[in-house]
Amino acid sequence: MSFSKTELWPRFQKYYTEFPSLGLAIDLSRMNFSADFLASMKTPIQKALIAMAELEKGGIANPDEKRMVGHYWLRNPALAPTKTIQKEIEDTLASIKEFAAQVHSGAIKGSKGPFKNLLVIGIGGSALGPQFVAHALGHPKTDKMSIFFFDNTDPDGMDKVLAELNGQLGETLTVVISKSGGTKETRNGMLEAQVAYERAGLKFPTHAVAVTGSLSELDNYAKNNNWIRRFPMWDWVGGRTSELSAVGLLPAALQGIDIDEMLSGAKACDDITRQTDINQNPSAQLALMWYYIGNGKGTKNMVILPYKDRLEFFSKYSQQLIMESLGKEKDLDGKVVNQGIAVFGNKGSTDQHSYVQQLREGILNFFVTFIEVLKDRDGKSIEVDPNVTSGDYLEGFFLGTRQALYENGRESITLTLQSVTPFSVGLLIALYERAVGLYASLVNINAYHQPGVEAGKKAAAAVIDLQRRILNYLIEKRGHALTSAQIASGIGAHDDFETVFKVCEHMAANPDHGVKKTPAKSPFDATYQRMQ
Ligand SMILES: O=P(O)(O)OC[C@H]1O[C@](O)(CO)[C@@H](O)[C@@H]1O
Repeated sequence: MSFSKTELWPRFQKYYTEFPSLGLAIDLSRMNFSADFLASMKTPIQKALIAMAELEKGGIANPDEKRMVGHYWLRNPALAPTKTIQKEIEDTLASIKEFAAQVHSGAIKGSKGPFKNLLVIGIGGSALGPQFVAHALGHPKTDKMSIFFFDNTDPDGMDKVLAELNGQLGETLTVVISKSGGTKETRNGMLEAQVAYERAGLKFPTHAVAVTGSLSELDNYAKNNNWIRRFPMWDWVGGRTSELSAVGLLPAALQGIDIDEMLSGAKACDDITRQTDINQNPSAQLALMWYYIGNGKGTKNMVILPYKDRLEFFSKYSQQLIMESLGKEKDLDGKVVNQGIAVFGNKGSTDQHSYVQQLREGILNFFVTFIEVLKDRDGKSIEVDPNVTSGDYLEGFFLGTRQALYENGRESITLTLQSVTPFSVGLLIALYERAVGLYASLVNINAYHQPGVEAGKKAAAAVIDLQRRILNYLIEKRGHALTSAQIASGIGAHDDFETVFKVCEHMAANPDHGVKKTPAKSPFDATYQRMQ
């Protein structure tokens, strides 16, 4: 059931709410929930808000890991449950600002001069927030440092970044970020960067900084190798909610972004989204809409469409925040529920020329969150048609797409921001963090752990171990051409013929392990050997 054009105006007036102190508005009118839906959710959402209040007071909101969940304290340290935590947050913020000022003034510099570049190495929550913020708020003219990322263990990806930094590593500060300090992708990126500095005749430690948990592998490495500085990451901050800890604030401050404004935006949003009147609480409204559209089971995907290039990374950032938090096999009572909401999106109007065709006419397995930004640019625009600017077109495409989708029964939420600033980016982060927490309560899951990612990590470690055994076997049998099946049998990997085949193919495609492949008619008769 969709509402007609005449019905929509009163509906819009009813479900459009402005939050002037945030520069934010939310419009739920294009979500076709019935009048009783909100009333029927009154008790569960109030329960969720109470659970959130407990969490903010320092309750163990992550029962599996027996951890507090404290990202809300980062922008309001006075809320922290102990004076020690409050002081740690305040001291870290002060040391980030002091460090950034010293880097900018040249008091701390590289071996070839003041640091002008920043290479951030991290993955997941230790990269996505910094990437989102750097993209949203950076500007080549005003940035104090140019920012680059290693966010994977892809050698070619790293080579590309290093090629951009060629000849400039002596003026490049590397910030390695890992909460656990043991994430292999990040460790590999750090080792690759270290070698790149050494090959350039530079000492890595005098160009390196770590953000990590105390006594982690990375912490110890940085300490033992006399890196310039180490900034803390606490166990009560989750990776995907760490943007407003040193993880996000250090790169942002170094880039020259106003981190106080980011924190103010998040705090202002927290103040509003703590309200129990859900008509005045945009995070609660988001959580309720997610619940409505997916029947509390995540049956519809969330397509995030910001009409602003600077917010392009928001869908990637919120993808981790939402999917890693909500994608859970079991609920808090141990019942199998397979919860989650799939998130994707890039930006409008670009996506209009990509997948919006399917959104309008194809499978109806999604809802859209439009993000509209009222301010087009700094200063005036040219006219691209008489009395029409490029920004007018962007607004026109947003409104037109929303209408075209709605006419075809495709529902959407619209968030309106006045402009993209450190304040509004901070509030957007806080808005979604709380919406995720509230939704998790509505569907009774733990949003703050990620047991599922361990399985892939363990399996990857087993593959690396298998590769070692294959290589040792090929060395032992040097000069003999063996099929992958013969190798698998030879090392006793009887239940893993396919992985042996894949590992042999990969080794033979690269010069590193001296494995030579001789192709055959069937891929499985190909042979592999070490000549020496
Ligand atoms: O900061 P770390 O410990 O390197 O972890 C990076 C990412 O890896 C994950 O643990 C998932 O594997 C994320 O939750 C986290 O953001």
